[in-house]
Amino acid sequence: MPASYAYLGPEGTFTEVALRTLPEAATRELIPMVSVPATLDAVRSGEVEAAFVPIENSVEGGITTTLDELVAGSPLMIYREVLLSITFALLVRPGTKLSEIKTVTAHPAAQSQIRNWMKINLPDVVWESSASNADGARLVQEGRYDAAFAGEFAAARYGLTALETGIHDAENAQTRFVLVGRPARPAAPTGADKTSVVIWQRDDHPGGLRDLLGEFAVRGVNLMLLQSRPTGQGIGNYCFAIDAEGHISDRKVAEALMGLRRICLKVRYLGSYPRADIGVEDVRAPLPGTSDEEFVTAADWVARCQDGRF
Ligand SMILES: O=C(O)C(=O)Cc1ccccc1
Repeated sequence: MPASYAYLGPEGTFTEVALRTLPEAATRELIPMVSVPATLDAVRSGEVEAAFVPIENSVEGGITTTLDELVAGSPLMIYREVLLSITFALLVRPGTKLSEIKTVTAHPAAQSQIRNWMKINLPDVVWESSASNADGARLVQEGRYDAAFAGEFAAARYGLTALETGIHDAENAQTRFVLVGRPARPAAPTGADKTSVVIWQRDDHPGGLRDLLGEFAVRGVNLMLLQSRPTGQGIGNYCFAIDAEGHISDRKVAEALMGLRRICLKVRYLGSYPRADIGVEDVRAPLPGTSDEEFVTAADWVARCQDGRF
């Protein structure tokens, strides 16, 4: 197995900064890729051991390219997540003044985090999307755009200067990144874990979504993300990406997934992995009747009833 991780590049992305916070990244070769699909393709083809990509933003929501890539194609699995607080710098070629900026670029997910700042400070400037924030900085270096919103750390890498730093519309904006690999046994539960799935409904009926959510609700499983994505098979045809609190080895999570498997057309398991937002000490206590012990006791009782030993 090649000891390398692919990540959304080029060098100087927030993705690279987030990846370098993982201790295991220090022992891997880190390979920048040009796009999220290219990053995930590298792990699908076996070229790299795992891929690191942005998946969710606290201001913009899901990073749709990443979700769509995980939903389709050969199955992949999330091994780890990282949260990174994000503020942007406005990077220009040395000497450029704010009043000279006519065009600006960044990753689409950056736009919702700097929109108000742009309205006030760069009202007539043309915005164009780039493959990543560092790629925007690279394009400014090449002279294709006048300015890029990117991490301040990208300035040195691309010979640019920061006209402004700390740009953010929302306080505490965070981006969530995931380390994705090929299907494997999930890491052992830590006590503060998350489970990700994608589900496709069997048919369209009143209360269909409530039925799906009910599988979690009745077992006391809290949800952390619900994102609908079009299946591409007609207007109104959606699948749902769901993050639930807990690990697939927790009885209540396993039973919720079994419930979904019974009532859905398809369920794609995307992994169980440690939460980056809180530690074990902050995990809420299970609702009455939903602890592992209570599930086991109830299952034993049914077995005894079936056996005539009640
Ligand atoms: O990692 C980057 O630099 C990216 O381009 C992805 C991204 C986009 C917006 C906020 C954080 C990360």
